[in-house]
Amino acid sequence: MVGFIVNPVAGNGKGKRVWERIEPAVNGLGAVFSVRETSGEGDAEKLAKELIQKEGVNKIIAIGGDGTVHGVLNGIYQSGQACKFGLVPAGSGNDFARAHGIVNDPSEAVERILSEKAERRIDLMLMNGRIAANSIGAGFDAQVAKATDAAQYKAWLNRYGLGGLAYVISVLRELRNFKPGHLSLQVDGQTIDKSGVWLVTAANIPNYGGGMKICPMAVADDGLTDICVVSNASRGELLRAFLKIYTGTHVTHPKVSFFRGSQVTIETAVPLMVHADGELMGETPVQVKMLPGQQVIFV
Ligand SMILES: Nc1ncnc2c1ncn2[C@@H]1O[C@H](COP(=O)(O)OP(=O)(O)OP(=O)(O)O)[C@@H](O)[C@H]1O
Repeated sequence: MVGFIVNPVAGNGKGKRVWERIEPAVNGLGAVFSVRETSGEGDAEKLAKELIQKEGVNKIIAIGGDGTVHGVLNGIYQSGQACKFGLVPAGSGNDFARAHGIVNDPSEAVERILSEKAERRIDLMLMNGRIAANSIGAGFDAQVAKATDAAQYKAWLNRYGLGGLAYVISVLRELRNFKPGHLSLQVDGQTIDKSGVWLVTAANIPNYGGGMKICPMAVADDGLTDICVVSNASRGELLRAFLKIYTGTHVTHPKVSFFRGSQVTIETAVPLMVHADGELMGETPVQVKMLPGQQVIFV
């Protein structure tokens, strides 16, 4: 049985519009399905778990952005049961969709999922008991995620289909406020100490923040997370490195280092804000463990 989880406010109302557009076609297929609309924080997760445990759903199709993907995958994980996952992209950043080559056209996306055109088994990241599908970041990027969430300009830009630009504006604003600090990073038993750290990101896919290629070499089914650390950079250097993130050419920047592993601990001298898939998740310290091949997704 198929379950749809619709986030009506994703992409500032795109979630609702996309569902209204595809609903007649889904109805026309004559398949049995359940639909749930999210009403706020934590709801996608709760609804996914309920659909699986109470209604016997074994395929969930989310209509929303990365926050909705994050919620639904956590619900599937908590259900303790196998449930395949498909996404009809309707968010602002849509990084999960971009990384996995999920088509943008809603009708085509839903048709591909329902006909089980192609599937892929991907790794997930487990952080302090929760799942992340895209990335987990501490420091500047979490601060940016928080600012973007609260921003008026996100709604305005979404109206013009420029949701990704909201993150750029937040970066420029937060650059002035953030204070870099000390990081102790453990990657598969190896300890790396760095001072003046702006951000540390453990990624399962190359992109975040609406297309920034923070870890261009990240592969979602290699059982490993790619870690990017930006440290000891002046604000000007950070900005220059940041501009290169869109093409992934920051990898050769002297203030940027990369690591790769399956078990990671992030500890900082001063607690830093943490995000998982762009959703705020408290503060450091955090432990990240890869769950290889944990989830089947439709692409
Ligand atoms: N009915 C609702 N009203 C208000 N907020 C909601 C509702 N349903 C879900 N949410 C919130 O929506 C957020 C997730 O939105 P989502 O990430 O899917 O879209 P987005 O932010 O536009 O896109 P992206 O993450 O791809 O940039 C969650 O933080 C959740 O709490």
